[in-house]
Amino acid sequence: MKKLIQGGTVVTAADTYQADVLIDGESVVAIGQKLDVTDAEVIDASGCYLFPGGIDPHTHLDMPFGGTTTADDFETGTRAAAFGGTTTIIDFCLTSKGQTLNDAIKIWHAKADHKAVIDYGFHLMIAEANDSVLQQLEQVVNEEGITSLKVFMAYKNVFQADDETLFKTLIRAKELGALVQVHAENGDVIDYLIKEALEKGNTDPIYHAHTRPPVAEGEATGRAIALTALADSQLYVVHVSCSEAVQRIAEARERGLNVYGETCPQYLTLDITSLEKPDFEGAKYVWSPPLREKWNQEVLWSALKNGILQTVGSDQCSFNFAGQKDLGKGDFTKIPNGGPLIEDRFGILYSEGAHKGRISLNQFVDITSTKSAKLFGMFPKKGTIAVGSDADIVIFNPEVTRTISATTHHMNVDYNPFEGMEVHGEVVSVLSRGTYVIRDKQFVGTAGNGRFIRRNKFKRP
Ligand SMILES: NC(=O)NCCC(=O)O
Ligand SMILES: [Zn+2]
Ligand SMILES: [Zn+2]
Repeated sequence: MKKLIQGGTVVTAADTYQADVLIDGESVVAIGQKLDVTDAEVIDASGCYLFPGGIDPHTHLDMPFGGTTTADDFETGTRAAAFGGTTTIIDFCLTSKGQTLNDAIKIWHAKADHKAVIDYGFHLMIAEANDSVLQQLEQVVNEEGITSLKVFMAYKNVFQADDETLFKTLIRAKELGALVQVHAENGDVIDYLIKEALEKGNTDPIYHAHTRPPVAEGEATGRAIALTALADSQLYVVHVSCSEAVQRIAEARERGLNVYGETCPQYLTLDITSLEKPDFEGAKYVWSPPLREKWNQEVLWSALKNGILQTVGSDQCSFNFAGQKDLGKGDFTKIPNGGPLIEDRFGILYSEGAHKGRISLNQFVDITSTKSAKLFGMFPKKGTIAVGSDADIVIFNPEVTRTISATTHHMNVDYNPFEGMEVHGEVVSVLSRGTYVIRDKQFVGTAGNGRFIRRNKFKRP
C-alpha cells in the first residue's frame, strides 16, 4: 500500500518547505501541498521535520581490532543506527597483505548480508599496492561497486601502509574513478613517542593523547594532500580532529585540489580532559586521532559551516568498558581504540549544530546525509527527498528534549561517551526504502532487509 506523509516540513540540503510526501513501494513518487490521494496509508507528521535518512560514511561493525572484536555487529549496529535516524552506512572492509580483495569482500558480505536492517556499502582497505592488487581493483570498482579505498597512515605494524602504497593507490583510484580515504596520522612518529612514554612508565589513558599530538595529524594530512596533488587524484580525510589538519585541507581546497574532509561528533563536543577521568574511565574516550584541546571544537564547527569539511561520520567502533577497554589497564596501547556513536551522530549534529545555530538546518542535512551520498556515489537515490529517490525518510520532532544514556541507547555496549548529555529533538519514525524500520520510537525492522549498495564512481560534487 502507498504511504502518504502529511503535515510535515520537508528539509533537504537546499530547501525547507511544508509538503506532503507520497511513497509507492520503495520510492518517493510525489511531493506537493495537500496531495489528493485516496488509496494510501496516511502518516501524520504535523509539527515534525522530514529529513532524508542519515548516511553514516564511517563505521566499523563486527571488526577485529586491538586483540578483540567490536561489540556491535551488523545487526545491533544498524538497528541502533536506525533508532538514531540513519538509513545507510558505509562500513570499512579490512584486508591483509597476501589476501585477495575478493576474499576480503566475501568475508565482509558474510558479516553484513542477512544481518543489516538498513542499507549499506563498503569502503575497501588497501594494505599493499602490488601489481596484483592494483589489477584486482578494476573488478572491485567496476563490478562490486566499491568505489572508495582506504589507506591507513597510522597503526604501525597493524594497518599502516607506506607512502608508496598511498601514492600508487591514488594513481589507480584516479584511473578507475574511486575516492581515496586516509586515516592521517604519522604512525612512525607516534610509535616512537609511545615507546618513549612506556619506557618512562607513563601507562595511563591520557598518554594515548600525549603520544598522538596534533602535529602528527597535520603532517600526515599535508603529506597525503601533497601526494594527491602529485597524482592529480582525489582524497577524503577521515575523522579530522584538530586545527592543524583543518588548515591543510583548507589550503588544499583553496588551491582547487580535489580534497574533502570528515569530522566526528566526539571531536565537536568532547575534549582531551575526558582521558584524565579517574578509575581508568579515561579509556572510554580513547579514539585515534585522540580528543584534542577544547578550542579545536570551534575550528571544526566553522570548517563544517564554511564547507572546508563536508561530512560527519560516527567512526562507530564500539568496545565494552568491562572486558574490552580494560585490556589496556596498565598499558594504554592495549586499550582498543574507538567508541559507540552510530546511534547519536545524527541527533548530536542536530542538537549541537542546527538547534544551537552553529550550522543551518539545510547544512545539517547536507553534512549528515547529502554530501556523503554525493561523494560516495549514491546521489540522488540516497541523500535527499525528491521524486524518484529512495523513500529513506526520518520523521523528527524538534520540540522534545532528551538525555543520552547507556541505559536507553540501543547499541550493544555498556557505556555511552555522551552519558547525561541533553539533546534537542527526537527521531519518531524512520522509513528505509518505504518500509518502517522505526515506528513511533519502536523497532519494527527486520535483519537482512538492508541491501548492499553498489555505488557509482567518484564524481566531483
Ligand atoms: N578511530 C578509532 O579510534 N577507531 C576506529 C579505527 C579507525 O578509524 O582508526
Ligand atoms: Zn582511523
Ligand atoms: Zn574509523
